[in-house]
Amino acid sequence: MKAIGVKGLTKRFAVKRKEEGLLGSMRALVRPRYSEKIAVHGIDLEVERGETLAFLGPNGAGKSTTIKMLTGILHPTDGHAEVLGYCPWKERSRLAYRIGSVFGQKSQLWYHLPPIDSFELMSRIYELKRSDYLARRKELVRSFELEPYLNTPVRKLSLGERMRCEVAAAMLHRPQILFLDEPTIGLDVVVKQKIRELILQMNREEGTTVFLTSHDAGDIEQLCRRAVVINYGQAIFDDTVEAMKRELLTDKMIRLQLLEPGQPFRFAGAKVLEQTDRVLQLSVDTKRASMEEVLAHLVQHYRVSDITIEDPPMERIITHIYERPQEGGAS
Ligand SMILES: Nc1ncnc2c1ncn2[C@@H]1O[C@H](COP(=O)(O)OP(=O)(O)OP(=O)(O)O)[C@@H](O)[C@H]1O
Repeated sequence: MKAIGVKGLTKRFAVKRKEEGLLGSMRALVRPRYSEKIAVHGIDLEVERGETLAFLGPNGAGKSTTIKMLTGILHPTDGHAEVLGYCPWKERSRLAYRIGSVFGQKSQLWYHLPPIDSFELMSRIYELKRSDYLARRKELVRSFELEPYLNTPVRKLSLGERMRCEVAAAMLHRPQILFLDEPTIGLDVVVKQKIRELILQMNREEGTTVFLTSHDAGDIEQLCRRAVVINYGQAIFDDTVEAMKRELLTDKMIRLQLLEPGQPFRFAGAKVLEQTDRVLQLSVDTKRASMEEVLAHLVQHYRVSDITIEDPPMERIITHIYERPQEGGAS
């Protein structure tokens, strides 16, 4: 069943043109001139219920603008979207009962209130049955380990503590879709990991659809099965995260721990990244050299105590997608 359907979704902003000099500034005050900025350029997208989607793109690609349209915060200039059967910008309040959102850069909790008061207010806003709310709150407080912070005003919490409360708050009303815009930005690895686990658990146990934007490779790899990459407001890649890695990740890294110094390494299709008496690190272009042959060559010519094979980091793959020549698509 479809969770999100988007057709030709477009957002153009009118941006005031800055005119030079004092006279220009005064003229702009009286008669401002505008130019057009295309933030989202006719996106088509379908997301099934229960999917975990990474919505990726470089800075300014139009990710947040798309999320804002899908959650009803912004009206599009053109195009159509349906989220759980609702038109987000026309039926925003009805949709709000069924979706949750987390904006890593912006708190949704009341800044001067402790999280427990925000939860309480939200339970009223979402008209939750008292017993359901209390049971859900108990479950989230336990999973996110929120007990020590529940009664501290949000302004006094650390970023990691606050973000755990933010995600818990977004889950309070058991939303069918979670929109996550950079949910782990600025967090340490332990908190990141915790948040990812809980989001995944919710996807697994409650079938929650996850729509994520993130620049964090770990978020993408651990949370999402599908990746859509947009650039200049248009989708330029749509496949599984696995396929994205397989297709674009044609080089592998091999790191050898050596028992004794070896000869200088040479093999067509493999590049030395580091070679010392005890370490040999290589990057293998698997389109030019088979891993089997490279490994056979290594064990034949070197005395190896340990070997690790790794994929390059996700950032490299995404950068690679942005840098691929595109057909059209410019703002
Ligand atoms: N209110 C606005 N008025 C004018 N231009 C805007 C407005 N909001 C966004 N834009 C522009 O639209 C483009 C897309 O912005 P958006 O915030 O959607 O990008 P993003 O992909 O989320 O980027 P980032 O990864 O940096 O968060 C940018 O060029 C931005 O400057």
